[in-house]
Amino acid sequence: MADLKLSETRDLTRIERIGAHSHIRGLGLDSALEPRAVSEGMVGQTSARKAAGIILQMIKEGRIAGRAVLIAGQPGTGKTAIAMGMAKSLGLETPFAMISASEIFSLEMSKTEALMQSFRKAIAVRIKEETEVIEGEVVEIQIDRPAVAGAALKTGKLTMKTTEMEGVYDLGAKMIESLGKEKVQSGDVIAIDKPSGKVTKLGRSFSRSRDYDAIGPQVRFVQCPGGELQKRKEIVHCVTLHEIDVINSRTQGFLALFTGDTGEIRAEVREQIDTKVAEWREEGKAEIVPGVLFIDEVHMLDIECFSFLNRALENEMAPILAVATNRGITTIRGTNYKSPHGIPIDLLDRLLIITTQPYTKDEIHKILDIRCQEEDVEIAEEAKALLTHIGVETSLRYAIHLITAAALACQKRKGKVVENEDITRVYNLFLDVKRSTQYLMEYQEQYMFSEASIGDGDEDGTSAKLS
Ligand SMILES: Nc1ncnc2c1ncn2[C@@H]1O[C@H](COP(=O)(O)OP(=O)(O)OP(=O)(O)O)[C@@H](O)[C@H]1O
Repeated sequence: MADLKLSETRDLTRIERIGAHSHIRGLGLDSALEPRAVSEGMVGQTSARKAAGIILQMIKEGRIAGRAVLIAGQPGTGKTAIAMGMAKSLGLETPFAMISASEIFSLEMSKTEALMQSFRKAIAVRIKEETEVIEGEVVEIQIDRPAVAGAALKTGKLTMKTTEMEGVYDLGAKMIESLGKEKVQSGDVIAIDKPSGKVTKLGRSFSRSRDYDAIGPQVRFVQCPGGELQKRKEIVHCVTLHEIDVINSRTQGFLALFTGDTGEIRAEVREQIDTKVAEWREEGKAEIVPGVLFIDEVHMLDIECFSFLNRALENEMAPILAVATNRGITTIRGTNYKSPHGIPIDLLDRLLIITTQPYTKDEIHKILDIRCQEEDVEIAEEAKALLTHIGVETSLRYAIHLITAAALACQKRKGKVVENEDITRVYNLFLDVKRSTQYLMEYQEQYMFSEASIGDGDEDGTSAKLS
């Protein structure tokens, strides 16, 4: 374990559950952290967004590692949306791990191991490394054609220059392939990482900006570098502690990062990694970037998990913990005790609590409007008003679900714009919670294990009228 293996692999589970919140692009705050009424896909919920913004600022300043936030509110009031907004505002360098509390219960690993892995997904290590690079403007790439096609490996020469010098390098088959892949041509400014041979195109040299009539909008012009062609450069890698754990756990290997099949990671592996990271920090080679671990439906955790969280938050390298729940006063799992949100009081006491409020009709209308745009559904004003009314009477989530279904109904009748008739059609096809409960109350004796006393009911439950 003298040299820990590192990889730049990004965690794939990050994009999980993004569908429902794909319209959220941030918290919609201005530079003074004041929430704009509608911005970055976010509507209303201003005080909760403002509070989340302050937490975010603290995270960015690295001030509240090891603290925890609870987002509490009724179902569908945007708790997960706010967490997504926080994630989007943090940027790629700060890790954001998101799980639903029920995900930690599996036969493959213990609950606390699953929680530990989630914690370590939310802490990144920024490692600085010095490496040799060749950086300059490409003057010429000359590839020798072998006499007989395919007879020998290709070779060639690469001429590069800086503002002060010019150099010629021999090219092997691998380098020729890398240059081809990056579509490098003369006039490009490139950097070649010497140990790995990785080629990076930095842009086109300003001196060539008039060479072409048509240059695509993506072309970036850069100055021809000065100084030596070959120089030492500092490169920064950002990896999560979990990624380092998995790569260094002998039984797993880094492919497990893609399959998610990491199994349990031995405590000794983690200890060695922590010691090594501490050494790197002391030598100034690495720094810790505490991110955010978001646990949705936190009431699903049990008393052992809560006690683990209490302890884990005290660790020096702990991330910010954000949890969300829609439960009121309820039993703490694994005990017979009741507590607010099903969270033990001692943990609750450590949490900064943000509450979300139910939406007004206008806010629901605006959210539905944004969702229609996001799902690329054209909808008539009248139909949108009907959908808003349904949202107010049932729930925001149910109304959001009807958008795609209504668009399909519209397509089926070869329409272009969703009208009232499409909304009514899908409203009658799919029940919301209220109507479904009503239906159950009426026909419960025909279901298995019904807890209601069996009375005289209609034999054929399917004959119910849903409209
Ligand atoms: N303020 C908002 N602005 C824009 N979209 C929102 C807002 N609030 C909620 N939404 C959207 O409404 C839907 C439901 O919200 P969300 O899932 O965040 O609710 P929740 O409070 O987490 O609910 P639950 O308690 O049931 O988990 C999502 O698609 C979400 O993106």
